Amino acid sequence: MSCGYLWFEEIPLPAVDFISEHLREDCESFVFKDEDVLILTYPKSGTNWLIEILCLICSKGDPKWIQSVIYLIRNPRDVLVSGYLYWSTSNFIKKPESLE
Ligand SMILES: Nc1ncnc2c1ncn2[C@@H]1O[C@H](COP(=O)(O)O)[C@@H](OP(=O)(O)O)[C@H]1O
Ligand SMILES: CCc1ccc(OS(=O)(=O)O)cc1
Repeated sequence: MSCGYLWFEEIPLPAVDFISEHLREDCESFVFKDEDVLILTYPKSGTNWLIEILCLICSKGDPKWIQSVIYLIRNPRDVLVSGYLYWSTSNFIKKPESLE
C-alpha cells in the first residue's frame, strides 16, 4: 500500500516529482495573509469546481465571506475512479497499476 504514492500526513497522494519532506517544508514556511483563502481538497474531489465557486463569491465584493467554511465532500469511490482514469493518461504523475 505504501508504494507508488506520495505520502503526506498519512494521506496517500498521487506520486509526482517531489518528495514529502519538501511538501512539509513548504507548508511550514508558508506565510498566510489575512485575506488569503485556503482550499484543502483531495485531488479529483472537485477542486476546480470549488475554485470557481470561491471566485464567484469573492467577486461579489463582500470580504466577510472568507470567514466561512465550505465543506466539499465527494464519494471516495468516485474520487478513486476519477483519479485512476486521469492519472493513467497524465505524464506528470506515476501511472496507477490498477484500481486495487
Ligand atoms: N459540480 C460538480 N459535481 C460533481 N462533480 C464535479 C463537479 N465539478 C467537477 N466535478 C468532478 O470533479 C472531478 C475533478 O476534480 P478536481 O477538480 O479536484 O481535479 C471530475 O470528476 P470526473 O473525473 O469523475 O469527471 C469532475 O467531473
Ligand atoms: C501533491 C499531490 C498532487 C496533487 C494534485 C495533483 O494534481 S491533479 O489533481 O492530479 O491534477 C497532482 C498531485
